[in-house]
Amino acid sequence: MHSRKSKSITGKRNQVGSDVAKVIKPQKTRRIIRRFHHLINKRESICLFLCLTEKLDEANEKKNDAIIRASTKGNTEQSKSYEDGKSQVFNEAMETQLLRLHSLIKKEAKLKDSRKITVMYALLGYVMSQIDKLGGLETYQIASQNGQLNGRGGDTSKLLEKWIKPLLADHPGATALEIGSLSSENHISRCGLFEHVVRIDLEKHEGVTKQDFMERPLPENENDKFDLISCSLVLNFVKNHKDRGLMCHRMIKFLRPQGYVFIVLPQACVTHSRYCNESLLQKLLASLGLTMLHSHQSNKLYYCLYQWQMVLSPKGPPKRIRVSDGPGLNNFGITL
Ligand SMILES: C[S@@+](CC[C@H](N)C(=O)[O-])C[C@H]1O[C@@H](n2cnc3c(N)ncnc32)[C@H](O)[C@@H]1O
Repeated sequence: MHSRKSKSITGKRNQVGSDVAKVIKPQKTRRIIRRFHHLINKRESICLFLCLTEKLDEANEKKNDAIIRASTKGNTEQSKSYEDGKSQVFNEAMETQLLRLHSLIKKEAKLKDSRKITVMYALLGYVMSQIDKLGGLETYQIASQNGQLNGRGGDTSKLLEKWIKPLLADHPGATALEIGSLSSENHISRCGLFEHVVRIDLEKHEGVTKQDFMERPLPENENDKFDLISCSLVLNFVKNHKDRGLMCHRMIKFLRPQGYVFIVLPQACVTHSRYCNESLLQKLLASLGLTMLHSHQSNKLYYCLYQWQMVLSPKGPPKRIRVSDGPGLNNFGITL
C-alpha cells in the first residue's frame, strides 16, 4: 500500500493529518469529500458481495487492510489479485468498473464463480489504494472542516442558535451533544445557550472526544441525557439506510423529554433522492415521537429542528420506498 507520508519539496516527510489542514485548498474540498464518499460506498458494496462480515472501520485503514487480507488467507489467487489492485495507480478501466459496479455485481451474483471473486478482490485492492492515496478519513475530515469555513457558508450551528434561542429562554443549564463535531469553536459551543456541550467524532480533534456515537454507553439516568442533539452532516456520512435508521433510534435514547434534535443533510438528500424527501423524513421521525419545528433549505444544505414530543405516529415500512424516479437521482434513504 502507498505510504501515507508525502515528501515536501525539502525532502521532509509530512504525515497526513493536522499538517495537511493547511494544504487542502478550499476549492478542492468538495472534490475530496465526494471522492471519499464514492470510494467508501463502492468498498461497502464489494465487501457485501464478497460476504466480508467483519465490519470495516472508517477510522482505521490499517485494520481494514488486515481484515481483507485475512479473508484471502489460503487463496493465493485472491490474495495476489487484492495486492495487484492495491499496487495500481489511478486506472481508468478500474474507475469505469467502479462506476458500473452495481450492474457488475448483479451479473456476477448469478455466476459467483471463483474468477469473478478474484476480479472483485482486485477492485477492492484498487479502492483501498485510492482511499489511502486520498489520506483516508483524516483528509476527509480536514476537507469537511475547510468546508465549514468556506464553501458552504460556514458552521451550520449558526442557524441552530437562531432557532433554539427562544426555545431555551426559560431553560438554564441546558446540555447538548454534538455528534460529528470537528471543532470546539462552532456556534453550538460558543453561543452560551448550553451550560455543557459534549462533542464527539470518529476521530480525535482538539476539544472533541474520539467516540463512535453508536458505541457510546447508553444513559444510566436523566443526567446522562441531553436537551439537544446536533447531527450535522453525519447521517449522510453513515453508509446505509438501515444504519442511519439505527442512529436516529439511538438519538432518542439520549434525549430528555421535550428535547431537540438538529439535523443537517446535503440538500440533495431531500431534493434529489429516490428514497427520501422532506415529507418522508418527517413521517419517519414522527414515528419516533419527533415533531418538526423548523426546516430550511439553502443552496447546498437542508436543515431541520425536531422536538421529542413523544406523540408516536405509525411506523413506516422497514424497506426503502421509492418517492421519486428519473435520471440523476441519488439513493440516500433512511429506514427504521
Ligand atoms: C461531514 S463531517 C460533518 C462535520 C460537522 N458536523 C459539519 O456540520 O460540518 C461528518 C462527521 O461525522 C462523523 N461521524 C460519522 N459517524 C459517526 C458516529 N457514528 N459517531 C461519531 N461521529 C460520526 C465523522 O467522523 C465525520 O467527521
